[in-house]
Amino acid sequence: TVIKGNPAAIISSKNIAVTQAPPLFLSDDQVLGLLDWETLVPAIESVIAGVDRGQVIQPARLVMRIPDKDAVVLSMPGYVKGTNTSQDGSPDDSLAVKIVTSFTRNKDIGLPSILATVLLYNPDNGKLKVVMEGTEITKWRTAAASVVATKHIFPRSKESGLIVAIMGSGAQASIHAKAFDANFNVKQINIWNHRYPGAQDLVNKLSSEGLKSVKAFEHGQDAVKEADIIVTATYSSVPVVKYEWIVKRDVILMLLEQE
Ligand SMILES: NC(=O)C1=CN([C@@H]2O[C@H](COP(=O)(O)OP(=O)(O)OC[C@H]3O[C@@H](n4cnc5c(N)ncnc54)[C@H](OP(=O)(O)O)[C@@H]3O)[C@@H](O)[C@H]2O)C=CC1
Ligand SMILES: O=C([O-])C1=[NH+]CCC1
Repeated sequence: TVIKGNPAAIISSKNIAVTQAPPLFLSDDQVLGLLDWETLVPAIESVIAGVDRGQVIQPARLVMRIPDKDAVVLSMPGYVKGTNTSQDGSPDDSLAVKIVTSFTRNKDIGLPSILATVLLYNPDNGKLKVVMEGTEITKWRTAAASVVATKHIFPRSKESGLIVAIMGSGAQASIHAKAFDANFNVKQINIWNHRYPGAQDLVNKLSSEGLKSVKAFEHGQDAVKEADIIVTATYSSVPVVKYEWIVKRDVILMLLEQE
């Protein structure tokens, strides 16, 4: 792939010479290179506030199930009315469609269960500007939304020494551990998975990437009993946390949807 110029500038530009060119393609690695919590968390915060202010058009997503394959395809168009002015003087509106596929058996072939593509358009004329692999941005965006929710609705989120329990050891478990570690004052992260080796593998991976005090738990009850923040990130069709396991009564529970 040849990228001429800075991808971030091309994504936000409405310059006609740029937008008349064939769409830019960004791979997941290239998108990953543009992501950081310092930019993403305020961006998600601002879009959520934009929904409240009527600056976002976001219809209910279209859900297509493929039962034979335990698969789901989600189609999610969105438009955000800009609040700032971009470099070329026009408002920084955004128009995009994200398509997510969820193939729960993908683990057997070494692919993520959730894969995504983002199509980004010129918001003034509908011309396709960028085709992005969207798996990384979807992963990060989901965890950033959990960070924003925790920041705004959990009164103790500013305290130090928080304990986070994460149920699951897949893509979302991993990115939530990183997101909470980066955005809050976390003392310990407890990981539980229905297969204990999965929890141990994730702990080893996160520890090798520099996260401190990450522990694997064999029993869900032990993982959540001291937790301040509990994240469930599994494909389980039954609850993985029981109310009576939660000892502290002022905790925040982030439930990732089960597709
Ligand atoms: N990835 C993303 O960007 C997003 C994901 N989500 C949702 O988050 C959830 C997790 O997704 P993700 O982390 O990507 O998926 P992964 O496939 O990466 O991880 C799935 C996790 O669920 C566990 N699991 C699978 N089946 C069961 C079961 N029957 N009982 C208990 N645990 C089970 C897996 O354990 P093991 O591997 O050991 O079987 C693994 O820990 C899903 O509901 C998904 O729809 C929501 C938004 C975005
Ligand atoms: O909102 C989203 O991007 C997703 N929801 C479930 C899987 C991905």
